[in-house]
Amino acid sequence: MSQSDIGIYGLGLMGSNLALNFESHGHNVSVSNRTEGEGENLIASFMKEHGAGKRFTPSADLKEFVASIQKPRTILITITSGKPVDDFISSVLPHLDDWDTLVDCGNSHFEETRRRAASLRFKRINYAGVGISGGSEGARYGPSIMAGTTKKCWKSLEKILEPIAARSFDDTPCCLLAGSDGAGHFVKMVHNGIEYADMQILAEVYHIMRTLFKMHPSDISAKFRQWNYTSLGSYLLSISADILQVRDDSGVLLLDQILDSAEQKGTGRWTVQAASELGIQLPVVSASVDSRSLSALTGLRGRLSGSLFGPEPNSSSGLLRNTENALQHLEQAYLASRMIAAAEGFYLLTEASRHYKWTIDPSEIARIWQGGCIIRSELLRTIVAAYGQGSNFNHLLLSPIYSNRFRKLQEGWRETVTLAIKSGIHVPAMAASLQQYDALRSAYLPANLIQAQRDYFGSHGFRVINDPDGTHYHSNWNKQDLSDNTDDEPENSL
Ligand SMILES: NC(=O)C1=CN([C@@H]2O[C@H](COP(=O)(O)OP(=O)(O)OC[C@H]3O[C@@H](n4cnc5c(N)ncnc54)[C@H](OP(=O)(O)O)[C@@H]3O)[C@@H](O)[C@H]2O)C=CC1
Ligand SMILES: O=C(CO)[C@H](O)[C@H](O)COP(=O)(O)O
Repeated sequence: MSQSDIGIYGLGLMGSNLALNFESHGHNVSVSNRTEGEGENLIASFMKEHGAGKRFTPSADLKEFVASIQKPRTILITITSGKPVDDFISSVLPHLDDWDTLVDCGNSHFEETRRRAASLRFKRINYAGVGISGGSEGARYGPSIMAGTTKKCWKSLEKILEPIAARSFDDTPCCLLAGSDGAGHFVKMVHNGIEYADMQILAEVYHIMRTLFKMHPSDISAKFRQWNYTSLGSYLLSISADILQVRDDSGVLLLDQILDSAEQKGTGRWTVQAASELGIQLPVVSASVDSRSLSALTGLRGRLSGSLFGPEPNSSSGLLRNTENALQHLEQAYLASRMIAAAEGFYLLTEASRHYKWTIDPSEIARIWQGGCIIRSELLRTIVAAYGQGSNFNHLLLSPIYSNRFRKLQEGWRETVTLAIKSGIHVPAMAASLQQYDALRSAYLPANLIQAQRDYFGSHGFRVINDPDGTHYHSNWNKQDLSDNTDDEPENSL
């Protein structure tokens, strides 16, 4: 067989499906995987399952693998992020030639990608950090692709990545260059942050339906399917409708047998950390990351569940007067909360692009997230429309197309959060989104008291309303005679 035009190292879930995707687009693909360790030999099993009559060249030996790819080489790395990627780069480097290209398609931290790109440039190797979203199905039939590399490297990479990508609503490829070095992995990380939020909000919707509205799982599934034909539609909603119908061999709902403890690989937490480094808060994503951590406290929750006082979710408590009405409110709360989560993610992208001198165009990000990826949804159509009106804003809430939708969503959103809180149901993402909305529409927040406290105990100074960008003032707070004000003890102390 002639030399391959692409190499894929790592034949796990993503690598094997990407290999099949490339092959079905006419590429000769060299495939490899580590063979040491006790695990199954992925090369052998991949070839056994998919190799017959296909243009794959398998190699267990790294030198042989590299030699089987035509120069200048393009090698996709589809392995576990972190140290494995550094180890692979060190071991493949001696076999590469000048300006071969390594493409890290895993969920690497964007700072690691920046470091690798910088160090490989000195070794005359092109490096691209490419976020791939869509799970196994996306990898096989069309993922959403977010790249970070040089414009020159992108010219050749684009030709091979664009054809295998998903298509957005306007039938353009869901594939773009987000900027240099770590930009692609940053965008993928924020995608995952929004993914965490979308999943948490939907879990809260399900929780309210199940525990308070006492809806049967198949009715919840039917409701989700109905919503999926509306502006609420999304991939995550559709798979959740499926999940609510899957039964095991004995006929029991599989979902009811799954431990209520969510795991996480780190991209959600990284999103919050990266935002925090830039002084940006992501309340809905943070609440969603925290919720996963909190869900893992199964032992503590189990012990406290019978002893801490509070309301029990109860449809006959009097709080829930009309379930049909409450369902309509929930629908509004679901959309409003997701809109705030998306807005905070896009705001982070805009600010990070400025900070890191990338070229992230939020409207383009919204476009390529319309297909292939886990957060693909009807909402992205609204976001594309909002940016289409002129991107002269850094926060989606500054777009009338976006912000006007909250008028109609208000009542249901507030009613739902209030109902959940009064009923003792944990809705951190919905509550955080509403709180964020209220904070952003508040010209005044009580941070003046915080500034006064900081100055009182630490002489940190404060700025004044009449000169907001000016001098810091300091007051000798405890030098005043306050005795008149402190005489009275409150009548009822808690
Ligand atoms: N699963 C998903 O939905 C998505 C995953 N990703 C990212 O893609 C990457 C691959 O994920 P996925 O395919 O799901 O993972 P899998 O667990 O299915 O596969 C992991 C791959 O990494 C290899 N690997 C692990 N450790 C090492 C090491 N120390 N040295 C060399 N190879 C190693 C494995 O080889 P071996 O079998 O020999 O251990 C295997 O080929 C990850 O970064 C992941 O975060 C991105 C988007 C979606
Ligand atoms: O990148 C992905 C989807 O876009 C991966 O599936 C990722 O593993 C999901 O994150 P986590 O494991 O933390 O839930």
